[in-house]
Amino acid sequence: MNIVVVGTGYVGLVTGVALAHIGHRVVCVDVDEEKVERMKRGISPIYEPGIEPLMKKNMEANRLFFTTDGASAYREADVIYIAVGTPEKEDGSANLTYLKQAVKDIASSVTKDVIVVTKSTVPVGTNHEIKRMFEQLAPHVRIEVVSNPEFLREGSAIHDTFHGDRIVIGADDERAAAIIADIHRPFGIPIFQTDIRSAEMIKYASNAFLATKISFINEIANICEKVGADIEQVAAGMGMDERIGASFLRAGIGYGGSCFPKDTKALAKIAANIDHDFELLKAVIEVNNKQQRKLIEKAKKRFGHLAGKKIALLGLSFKPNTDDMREAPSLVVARELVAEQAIVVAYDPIAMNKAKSVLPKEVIYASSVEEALKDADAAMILTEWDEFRQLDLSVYVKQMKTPIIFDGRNCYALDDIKKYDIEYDSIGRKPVK
Ligand SMILES: NC(=O)C1=CN([C@@H]2O[C@H](COP(=O)(O)OP(=O)(O)OC[C@H]3O[C@@H](n4cnc5c(N)ncnc54)[C@H](O)[C@@H]3O)[C@@H](O)[C@H]2O)C=CC1
Ligand SMILES: O=C(O)[C@H]1O[C@H](OP(=O)(O)OP(=O)(O)OC[C@H]2O[C@@H](n3ccc(=O)[nH]c3=O)[C@H](O)[C@@H]2O)[C@H](O)[C@@H](O)[C@@H]1O
Repeated sequence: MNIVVVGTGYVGLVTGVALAHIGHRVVCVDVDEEKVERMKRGISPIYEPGIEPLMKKNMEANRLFFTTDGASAYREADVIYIAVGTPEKEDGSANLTYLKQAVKDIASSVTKDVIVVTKSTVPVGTNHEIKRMFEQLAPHVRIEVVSNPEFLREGSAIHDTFHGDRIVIGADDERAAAIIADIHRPFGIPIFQTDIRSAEMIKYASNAFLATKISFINEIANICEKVGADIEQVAAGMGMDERIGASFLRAGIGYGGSCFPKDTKALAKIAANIDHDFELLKAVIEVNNKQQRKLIEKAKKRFGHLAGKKIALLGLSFKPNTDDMREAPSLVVARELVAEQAIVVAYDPIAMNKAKSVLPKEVIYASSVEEALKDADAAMILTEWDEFRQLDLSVYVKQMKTPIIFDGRNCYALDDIKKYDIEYDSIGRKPVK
């Protein structure tokens, strides 16, 4: 079975590597020449724990290849996975330009029957549109279209791919569904087969539900602060109920990343297009927008104004173990701080290079936590990297002008903080003064 993966971002590269690892021959195609050159040398274009050794291993075993020559790859393919980006358009809907280009590229090259599997997150109805495009553009061959949405998380993408909860296969054609199920069977993950539209909806509904859990717990955290309850205790107590589940109840400064923000907006837009006002989801988005500004509010309340205050930003990526800056809360926080004329010194263990191209030019970068904290009036923790969680708390006292921490990710136990002369304000917990 010749498998081709189109697009080698987080999803495409991980999919290609994983499919090669379970024994398939996989060619990964990307239009980005520089990326492909690096991958050919075994260098991953994304920071993702565990990916490079797996990449190299499968390249050495002659199962994994990289190319910009899509046409040749598509000609030989039995199955083609599309994993190109579907970013947000200005109106919140999904931009299908890259996807449609990939469809045109495939249609103009294939010479034999092939199954095209859509991994990219696409609005309901898109796979049927892709099928119609193939019928028009490549009438000489039979192209079956299968929806196979992806549920991996950045930072644990390899683990998620090999230990996912389910593989969703949406297909109209039983034969195509069976082939795709066979390809994935070595993962040993439950396969859920359904129709195409339901598969497309499962992806958006899953992300929207997880985002809802986060906004819900953040609202509870905001109330906890006012009534003197502790969100960590509340979430632990709630999570023990299996119907609720313990995961995705971590209160913080809101969700970011390349998917929750765009997919929640896209689903609200899908609903609006059929005259359904998805009020709940709109509130989830609004709560998240407000939550991302939470530390700024706390700091303004504490200091009165932030002009001239030196603020250390710890953590810039939207979550730990990734260098992805897309929709990271740090973007909102840094912009606001700069607008308030604060002096912003930022540090992130991995995302600093990417951050430099997207954060305001006024931001100063430190090469260590210690350097960022040096003489700072306050620190804001935006990403719960282990480096911060495991930091000896005396470092704050030693380095800062005034050891005041606004922790947007509840990295420390209140009892540990109390052992030091630190002022600490986190999310949904009593401040320590
Ligand atoms: N990033 C994530 O954690 C997840 C993403 N998804 C979805 O998967 C899709 C891909 O997301 P990412 O991997 O983050 O995207 P990405 O933006 O990191 O990568 C997309 C890649 O596709 C390439 N590309 C674009 N047009 C092409 C073409 N015509 N031919 C060949 N290559 C082409 C680009 O050069 C780029 O390398 C999106 O729909 C996203 O919503 C789904 C689950 C998880
Ligand atoms: O469609 C996608 O792209 C992916 O989106 C998310 O994955 P990802 O964005 O990589 O990361 P998550 O671990 O879900 O975190 C997203 C954001 O939510 C925040 N979060 C997460 C969990 C939580 O309890 N609290 C919380 O604030 C994180 O800090 C982060 O900013 C989903 O978890 C994946 O299943 C999905 O495949």
